[in-house]
Amino acid sequence: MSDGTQAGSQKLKLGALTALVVGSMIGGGIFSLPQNMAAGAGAGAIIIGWVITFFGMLTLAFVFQTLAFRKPEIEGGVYGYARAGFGPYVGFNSAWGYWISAWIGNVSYFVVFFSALGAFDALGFFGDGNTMPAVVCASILLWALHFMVCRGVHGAAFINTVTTVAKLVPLALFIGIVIFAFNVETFNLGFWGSPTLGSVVDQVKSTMLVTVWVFIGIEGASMFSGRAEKMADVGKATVIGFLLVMVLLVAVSVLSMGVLTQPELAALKNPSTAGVLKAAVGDWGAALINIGLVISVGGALLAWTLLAGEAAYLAGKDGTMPAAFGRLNKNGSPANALWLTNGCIQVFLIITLFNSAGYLALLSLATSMILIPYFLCALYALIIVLKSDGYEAGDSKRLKDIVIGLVATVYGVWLVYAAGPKYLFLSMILYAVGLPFYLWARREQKERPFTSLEGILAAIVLVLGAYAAYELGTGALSL
Ligand SMILES: NC(=[NH2+])NCCC[C@H](N)C(=O)O
Repeated sequence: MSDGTQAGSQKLKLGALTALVVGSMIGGGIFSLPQNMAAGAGAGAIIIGWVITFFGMLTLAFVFQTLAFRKPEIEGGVYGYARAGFGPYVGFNSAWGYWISAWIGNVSYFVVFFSALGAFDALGFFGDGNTMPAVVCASILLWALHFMVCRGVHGAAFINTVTTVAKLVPLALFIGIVIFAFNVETFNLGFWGSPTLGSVVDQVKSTMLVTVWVFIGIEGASMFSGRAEKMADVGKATVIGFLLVMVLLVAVSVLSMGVLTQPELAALKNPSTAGVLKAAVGDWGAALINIGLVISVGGALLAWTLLAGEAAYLAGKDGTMPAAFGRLNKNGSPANALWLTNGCIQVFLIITLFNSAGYLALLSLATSMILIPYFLCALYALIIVLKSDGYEAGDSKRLKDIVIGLVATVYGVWLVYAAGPKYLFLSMILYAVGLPFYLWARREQKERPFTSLEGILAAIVLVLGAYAAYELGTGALSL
């Protein structure tokens, strides 16, 4: 973290950076993957979905690598690039969207965390993680974490390395066991799905939000590029982390389809890896996974509390967001940013209670919020290489970078399309709410709020947001 806040001031080496990437990517997503993927797709479509994701995410990882290398002076990771490329209003929205995605993701973590603990409570207090007792306990955990982080978590990078290793153990066991339980006939049954699932393209589309969700965090090393010992390590850590996580994800989702059939998987309670392992080895398998999830999500909750705080803090510090968020307390923690972040989580936890919004709805919203920031990074990488900005004349890497930027940009567009309009539309409400914060920041900077193009963009966001809010109010739209 910049300024040596929170995690002390030692510089991060390759190992720690890789742990950061892997640690922020592996949270709750992978543990629910079998159900989430099978909910709308058969094995064939799931494999196609992973192939698309492999190329798309690999190029996105390369985009972060290229940007770290070509634009080392840009701080703030994801939103810093959007701002450099597309001006302050778009930059603000990228920071805002990223930040909201980070904390809504944490709301989903709380839900799935208590859903996993629910497996051990015989009275069913925690249910699917959004019952009254679950929300009360989640709130207590939230504020405990808040005060811990506000006091300054020195050695957070170290804690992260430990939890990252700890969460790999149950996953490795899962894969090892499921390989033995794998049954080719089960796998082949309904390979191309059933009529209820629709066409193969529809099935593939249905998997796209989930595949992005499980890769969120791939930008983890970029976010902390200011603290890396060597800039080249940021890119290396991103690509190593990507490959490692990719193998785990594909193994977990594809192997599960050889243990239970698609309709059986689709009906599992999340974390669904527990149900798969239970089918393979009995009750202890489910217990193992539920414990693994609690450790994994616990670690990821800490990592994402720091990331969300860091995102708002960096944006506040450079004037993209109001300066108040850029202030550190005496322990070197961005206390204001953390209060705002965790306050928002608290409000959303209460909303999940009344809306009974489950894990899947929350992660879909969190993922939709990050699509635009990711897309803007890809587009920016494409633009700088096309303009030869940051490249020497005759740089032999240019052609490669053009292809990477192009594929990543196309992937970004495809994701927005595949994710479907619903969550994107809902996310406009949250982008519209950001407007006053933007105006506040511009005022502090004594800058004109908008160019005319930015003004038009803001108006569109406002209209769409208001309309979505209206539909949400009438019940025409729900989480
Ligand atoms: N709290 C968050 N914003 N988490 C986003 C990262 C999600 C992570 N890839 C997972 O599968 O769990």
